[in-house]
Amino acid sequence: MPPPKSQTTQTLNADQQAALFRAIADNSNNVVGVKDLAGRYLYVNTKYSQLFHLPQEHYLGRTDAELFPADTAAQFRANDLRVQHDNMALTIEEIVQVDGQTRHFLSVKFPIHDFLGTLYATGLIATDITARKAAEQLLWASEERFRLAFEQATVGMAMIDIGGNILRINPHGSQLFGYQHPELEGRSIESITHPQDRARVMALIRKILRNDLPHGEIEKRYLHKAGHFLHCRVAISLVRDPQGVPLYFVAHINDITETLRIEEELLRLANTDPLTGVANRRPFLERMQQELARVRRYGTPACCLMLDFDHFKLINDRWGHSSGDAVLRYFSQTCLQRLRATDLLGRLGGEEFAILMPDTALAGARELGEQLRVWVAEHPLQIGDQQICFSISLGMTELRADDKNPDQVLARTDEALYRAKDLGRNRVEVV
Ligand SMILES: Nc1nc2c(ncn2[C@@H]2O[C@H](COP(=O)(O)OP(=O)(O)OP(=O)(O)O)[C@@H](O)[C@H]2O)c(=O)[nH]1
Repeated sequence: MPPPKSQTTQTLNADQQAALFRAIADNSNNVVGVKDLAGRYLYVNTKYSQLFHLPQEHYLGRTDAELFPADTAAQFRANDLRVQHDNMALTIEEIVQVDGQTRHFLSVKFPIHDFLGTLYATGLIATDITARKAAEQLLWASEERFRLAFEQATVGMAMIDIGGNILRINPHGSQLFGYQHPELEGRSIESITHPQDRARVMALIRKILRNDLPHGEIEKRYLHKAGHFLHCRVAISLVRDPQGVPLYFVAHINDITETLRIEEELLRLANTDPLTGVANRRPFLERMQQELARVRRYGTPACCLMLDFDHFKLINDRWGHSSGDAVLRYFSQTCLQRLRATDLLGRLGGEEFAILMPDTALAGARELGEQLRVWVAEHPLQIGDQQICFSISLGMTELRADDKNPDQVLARTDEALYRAKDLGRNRVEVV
């Protein structure tokens, strides 16, 4: 025996069914309406009547052309006729002016048939999607702004997933690393990072992921496709979803290789005597300061030697200033060849030089001074067929733990040097 039919469907009469339909339609948030084939309204729900501030009865028997501006009515009618013609439901976006504002509706229009299957009306269920469209528009605009900024940026930009793979890279970034765009997408960022920088980068990434830092900046080296490394300054930010779940990183990459090279060059120039290429006074005193600290801390010996050309004025007067310059350069090159890598030759000014000798006791320093003095005296500078003979006087001292600063050491070497000059020049004296 078949199960009994539900009580409700069994007993609903036509009036009850009509009331049921109205109850559902009037409580819907959607706009609902029914029109006959000529386009006259047979029914509108509460939402429909409220939308245009007209009572439900006002619509009945009227067409869209009688109710709405011509272009709105024409749009509605055309869509209704399509439904009638195709005899099937149509989902379409319709644009309507409501209270002077443009509203977007997602309309489902469908054919309605009588018991014999004859089409006699079209129905409408429309959802107001204006707010959603506006949100989509805003999102599109912001995505478009980001896309343009990303694509056209004159710094390298990359979106990197949480696993460290490049999701997207901009054309400038590809070019920076020597790749065709977008060849690098899908590659891991680790594969183009200098091995010695990986741990530092990971430490920063972990801090950002733990929320210890909102974003971070780091200097690191990237591997260029051609095999060399680029020094870059990278700003890294983490994009999270509204719940705070990390989505991906955005990295701004600035190539600072050239900047670092220029900085290094400027530093080198600032520390170098332009005539001879040896250290000038400033780095010499800085090194002496460091050596004094070592002497105080470890008690290792170190010596300072100061030397001055004898009667250099006569060399200039006799051979000319440029020959004097040549003597200073000749001496510097010779001296550099004879010193250990740890020794430092500096030009303190004029024709006065100094040598700092770490890990050297006075006896060793004296020996080196003597060798230099003898070598200089025995090796005149040859310019064409002219021989420029010259000699040097040297004063030296040991760095002492109680020396307060390099000036104190220099004062003693100066004293020794003047003694060497006083005692006849071309000799080494110790204080
Ligand atoms: N060619 C050249 N000469 C320099 C340079 N710097 C200093 N001098 C010269 O070195 C000479 C130093 O002269 P003085 O200080 O009188 O000493 P000196 O003639 O070497 O005599 P003593 O030091 O007493 O042996 C001066 O004539 C300076 O012009 C330089 O860069 N190039």
